[in-house]
Amino acid sequence: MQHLIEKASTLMEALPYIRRFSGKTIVIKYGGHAMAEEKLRKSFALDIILLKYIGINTVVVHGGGPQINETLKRYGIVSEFVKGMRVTDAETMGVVEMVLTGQVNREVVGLINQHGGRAAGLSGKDGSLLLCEKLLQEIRREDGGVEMVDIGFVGDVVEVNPAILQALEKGGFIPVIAPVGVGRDGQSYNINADVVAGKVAAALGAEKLILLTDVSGVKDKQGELLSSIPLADVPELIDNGTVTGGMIPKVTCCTDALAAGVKKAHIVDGRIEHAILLEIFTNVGIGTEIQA
Ligand SMILES: Nc1ncnc2c1ncn2[C@@H]1O[C@H](COP(=O)(O)OP(=O)(O)O)[C@@H](O)[C@H]1O
Ligand SMILES: CC(=O)N[C@@H](CCC(=O)OP(=O)(O)O)C(=O)O
Repeated sequence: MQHLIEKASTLMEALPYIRRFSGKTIVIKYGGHAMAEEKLRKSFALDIILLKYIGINTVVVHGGGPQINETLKRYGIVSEFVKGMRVTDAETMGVVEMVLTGQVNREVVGLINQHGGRAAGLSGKDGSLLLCEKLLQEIRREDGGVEMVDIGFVGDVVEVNPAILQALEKGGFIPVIAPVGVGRDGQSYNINADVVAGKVAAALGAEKLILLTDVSGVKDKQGELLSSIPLADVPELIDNGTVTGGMIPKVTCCTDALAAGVKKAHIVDGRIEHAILLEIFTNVGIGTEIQA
């Protein structure tokens, strides 16, 4: 009986959120680290399917950094990152595209479909979804000057063509996007998956962007969770070294998405079962919200 009362009160709490988000778009970034455990994979798939059932236009963007690292290591290719972006030469690009589109994308689509969903996989090349130019990464030198560094075939998304996503939505499918883009000349580009999620959310006018990761959220220098960060504070958190490495593209893509009209952006602990449902349908929310 207690169990039923708890279930009913959870449902009562969720109802206003179900009404609010039904018919709206939510973009979810599924991080490479959050894919590691069987029970988390299952809870992710069930959450995504439930969102779709209640009428939310659900779009998934997946990462795969750890899986790329593993394959590069097997091939004896050394890889390094500049401000959270993988330096990507032609050989690395071949491995990145193979792992993201040929392996991880298939696994995520399979996972959702195996649990009863209707997912369809694509990359930024399909329907020219993610049109890219070469990204030049801005680096602050020790003398305080700024330098633009060429980090290879890393894409700066200059155009999002969401028609293919709208076609999938019409057919009742859940799009699952691999973060590989295409240049006007057909060149493949490696794009950080958080950046893709932010760009897609902006292009679709999403209600919410959720980035699942392997930590509880953004932490301050003492390691305490920051449950909300005003958008204006983000540059300072990067400049003073509070936010580093893979967290840099996450916070910047949230600020860019909010500036482009996305209503809410969250960085959430993907190691918690049903993290997505907790974030969307409860009053507490979890992780860090970047506030517009
Ligand atoms: N201020 C910060 N708060 C939390 N994590 C941070 C912070 N600065 C850097 N990080 C690092 O960012 C990592 C998350 O980025 P990344 O490894 O790219 O995750 P994912 O694979 O989920 O995309 C964390 O594991 C942590 O090591
Ligand atoms: C340019 C760049 O860094 N691209 C990423 C793409 C995958 C990714 O973003 O995966 P996670 O979200 O799991 O980290 C990479 O090569 O690792």
